[in-house]
Amino acid sequence: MVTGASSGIGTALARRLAGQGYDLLLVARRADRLAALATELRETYRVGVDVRPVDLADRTARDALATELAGRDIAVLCANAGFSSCGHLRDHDPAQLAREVEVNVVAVHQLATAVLPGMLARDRGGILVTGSTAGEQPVPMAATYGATKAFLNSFSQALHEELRGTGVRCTLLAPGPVRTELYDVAGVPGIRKHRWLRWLTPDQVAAAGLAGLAANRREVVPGVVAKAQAWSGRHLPRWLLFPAMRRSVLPLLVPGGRRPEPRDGVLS
Ligand SMILES: NC(=O)C1=CN([C@@H]2O[C@H](COP(=O)(O)OP(=O)(O)OC[C@H]3O[C@@H](n4cnc5c(N)ncnc54)[C@H](OP(=O)(O)O)[C@@H]3O)[C@@H](O)[C@H]2O)C=CC1
Ligand SMILES: N[C@@H](C=O)C(=O)O
Repeated sequence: MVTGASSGIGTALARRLAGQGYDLLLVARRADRLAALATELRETYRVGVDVRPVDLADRTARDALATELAGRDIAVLCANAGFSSCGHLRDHDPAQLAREVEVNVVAVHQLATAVLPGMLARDRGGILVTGSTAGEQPVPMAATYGATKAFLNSFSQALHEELRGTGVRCTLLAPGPVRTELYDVAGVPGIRKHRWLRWLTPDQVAAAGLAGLAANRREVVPGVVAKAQAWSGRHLPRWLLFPAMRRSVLPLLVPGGRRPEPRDGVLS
């Protein structure tokens, strides 16, 4: 099962799992994209593919999906769907920020806890959680996103440790910059032209994540930039880290390509 399968890393995860012969259950909101991917995977890999067009921010729809999952033999859950708000917290619709928490945190938690009892009863299964290097530190201009990813990074590594000695595994996939639609949704598409961020492709990240899960690794941080982000996020004192971010990445997180205002305390 792959959430966020209609785009980016989720599509790449689905293609790789289908290539390994898994039947798939694909989840996202955009039914047309899920249907097209399902057709492609059935024809290319001869696997069974079901789609569930579900808004993971919708509690009722999510409950129904979790109930279905609890009753099925799920071999691998890729809890991958997510999105980011970028820009000042004060400029965002609080309802949309709440949806970000629902999708990035509550849905992952609910789906993981739904599949876990069955996996443990069968003593086999894998959960791959797409967190982020953004979860290794507070992220000004993406405050809600960074906090949601901090939850996932913590939760998945703790679960990995709890599952030691069982046939069930959990791996954190914590990417850095990946060339996907995430930045369009966040309103900062221009960030992708900055080549110094050494953008990985969704397939590189999916391959690393699935290899890490197969090897029962606690975490996978693919690529040199992600490793640098994770290291600095964990180890640099905030008085050193935040000024460095002000000079590098924070101006790229201003939606609409606006230049930061001169009196913007976070950016100048
Ligand atoms: N791109 C990057 O640099 C990084 C990405 N990540 C994480 O990777 C994961 C995948 O993102 P990525 O592939 O980059 O971005 P994309 O925007 O390409 O894909 C996001 C996926 O999440 C799905 N999604 C978003 N909101 C909902 C919702 N309410 N209900 C159901 N599905 C939803 C989207 O489907 P739909 O719109 O059809 O619902 C889409 O399939 C995310 O968790 C992201 O935080 C982590 C680190 C870096
Ligand atoms: N890791 C972040 C980018 O580098 C993200 O989650 O978008």
